[in-house]
Amino acid sequence: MSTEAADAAELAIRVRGLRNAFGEQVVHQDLDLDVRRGEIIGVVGGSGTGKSVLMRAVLGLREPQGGSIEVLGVDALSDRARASGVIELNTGVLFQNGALFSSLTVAENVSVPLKEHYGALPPDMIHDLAMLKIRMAGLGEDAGAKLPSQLSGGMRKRAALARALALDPALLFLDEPTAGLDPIGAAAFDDLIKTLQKALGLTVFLITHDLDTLYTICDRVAVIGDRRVLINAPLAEVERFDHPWVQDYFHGPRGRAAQAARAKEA
Ligand SMILES: Nc1ncnc2c1ncn2[C@@H]1O[C@H](COP(=O)(O)OP(=O)(O)OP(=O)(O)O)[C@@H](O)[C@H]1O
Repeated sequence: MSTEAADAAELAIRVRGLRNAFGEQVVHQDLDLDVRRGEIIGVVGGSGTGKSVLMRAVLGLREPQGGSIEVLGVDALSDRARASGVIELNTGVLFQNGALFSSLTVAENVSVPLKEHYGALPPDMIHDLAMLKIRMAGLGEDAGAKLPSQLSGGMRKRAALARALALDPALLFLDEPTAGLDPIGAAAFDDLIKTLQKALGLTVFLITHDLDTLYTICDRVAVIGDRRVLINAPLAEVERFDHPWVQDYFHGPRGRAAQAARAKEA
């Protein structure tokens, strides 16, 4: 297994010995994970293996039953980290369902975290910042005044991404960002993530079932299974990993199709 420990300073996220359980059901046991600064890590695993639970624990949205989590060098489980909101200030999250406020316009949605953390700024400056993020997410100016219900699924994802980028985070968490998009929309969204990662130096924690996303934009892939991280390595190494789920996933019909598409592009 190649989760060779990078220097602690190079790590954006460092998880050790994580345990998450719901009553009798143990979701994670002795789970270790390193995410390097500036990389896009794809987090994959069968349904119910605990990808979202892991993301929520790293974000401080749920209390694990054991282990340690460091985010950007800060002990994420400490009272100090919680009280200072340092992790919240440095992370942006795109949840699986987008989770926009339906009664607010896109610009108002993107302004919510700005108002919460930089409430002293004049309203027109907050609006300008929100519009900048909306453009960065690849939406036109006119999207700002629209309600989420007036947007297509792909545009809603972009609006949610604009909100995730509102505070200029160093770390971006994406939970199945291309789910529900058609292949062309999904590829365009992948391109956008890659472009933003390069331009802004973001570290991206990306939960996905989308093999095309893994092949096109991820630097490393972490596979969750048997309650832990089975392997965390570049894709070529993960593909060769001797585990039934990994072999089925990467060498089944969909995996072969994604590999063939990649080979054609290269
Ligand atoms: N709040 C909760 N209460 C009880 N059980 C939970 C809760 N949240 C998650 N679980 C359980 O934890 C397990 C992991 O859930 P999680 O949503 O993290 O899976 P996942 O890997 O993200 O799955 P998928 O790929 O289907 O989205 C599941 O069995 C789920 O039922």
